[in-house]
Amino acid sequence: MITVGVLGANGRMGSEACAAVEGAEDLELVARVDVRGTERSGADAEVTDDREVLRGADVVVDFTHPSAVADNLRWCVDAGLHVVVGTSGVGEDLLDDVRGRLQPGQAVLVVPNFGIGAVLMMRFAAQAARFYDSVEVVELHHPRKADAPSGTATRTAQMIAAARAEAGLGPGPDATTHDPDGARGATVDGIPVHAVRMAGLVAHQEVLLGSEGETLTIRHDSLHRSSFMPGVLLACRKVAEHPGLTVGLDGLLGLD
Ligand SMILES: NC(=O)C1=CN([C@@H]2O[C@H](COP(=O)(O)OP(=O)(O)OC[C@H]3O[C@@H](n4cnc5c(N)ncnc54)[C@H](OP(=O)(O)O)[C@@H]3O)[C@@H](O)[C@H]2O)C=CC1
Ligand SMILES: O=C(O)C1=N[C@H](C(=O)O)C[C@H](O)C1
Repeated sequence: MITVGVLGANGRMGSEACAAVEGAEDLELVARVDVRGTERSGADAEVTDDREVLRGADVVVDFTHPSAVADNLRWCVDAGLHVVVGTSGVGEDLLDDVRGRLQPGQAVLVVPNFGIGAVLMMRFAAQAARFYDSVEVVELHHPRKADAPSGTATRTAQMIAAARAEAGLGPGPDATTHDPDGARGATVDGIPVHAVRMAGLVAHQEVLLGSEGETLTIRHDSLHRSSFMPGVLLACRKVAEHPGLTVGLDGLLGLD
């Protein structure tokens, strides 16, 4: 039995993750932590705002907020816990800091997207990137999302940029010289990234690739947060077998 604690347990993802862990025969949910404790969850007296309860877990899963994840992650690592980070906004500086704090045998897994299709979409995009002149990423999410661009879009752009650099390719052609309102979007590692926030959406992404006379569109849609749960459970089960810092679910899926 692997014991699991969830940070952000009252949230959209945290509550779904708690239910998924509770439904798994080989996992035991031993701690639910949320910044407001029981205030938001009402009758659910198991939720606390005290991270100390996490010390009883083998693995802690974080689904909180980009502004909270660094402090939570450092706390968990310093407590010697294995950590699965689902929260977006984990940058290179934090990854470097975490690497330096890890004890031998301790594992931290940072997963930009737990959806199997999303993992494949990122890999397909990186594979295709060297064959096209132009590549742009469009991410589309529910309007309650706190950050833009999404962690998935950032990771995708990084993977595309690395693949293009390896192939000796630079940015795509673009004659824009006047864009006072930023309509061309953000750039991540030189790759244009556009963010849409729209009621009715959950989590979606398109990678658009183009060359003279043809385009290729790679699209993934998470239509419900249940789509992330097989990946979350896999991460809880396998994280301890991957000591050190790992980014992405690829290795756990046998894709590396
Ligand atoms: N990797 C993946 O596959 C996925 C990642 N995500 C990411 O997960 C994160 C959470 O998303 P979502 O569930 O939609 O967000 P929600 O806002 O629904 O949930 C976050 C929860 O965390 C709580 N919280 C905030 N700060 C802390 C803290 N310091 N300690 C404990 N709890 C805290 C919030 O409380 P309060 O609201 O009171 O502030 C809220 O209850 C985002 O970064 C999102 O991008 C989402 C989907 C999939
Ligand atoms: O906030 C969300 O909803 C999601 N966040 C993650 C991200 O930032 O990429 C994963 C998925 O896109 C859903």
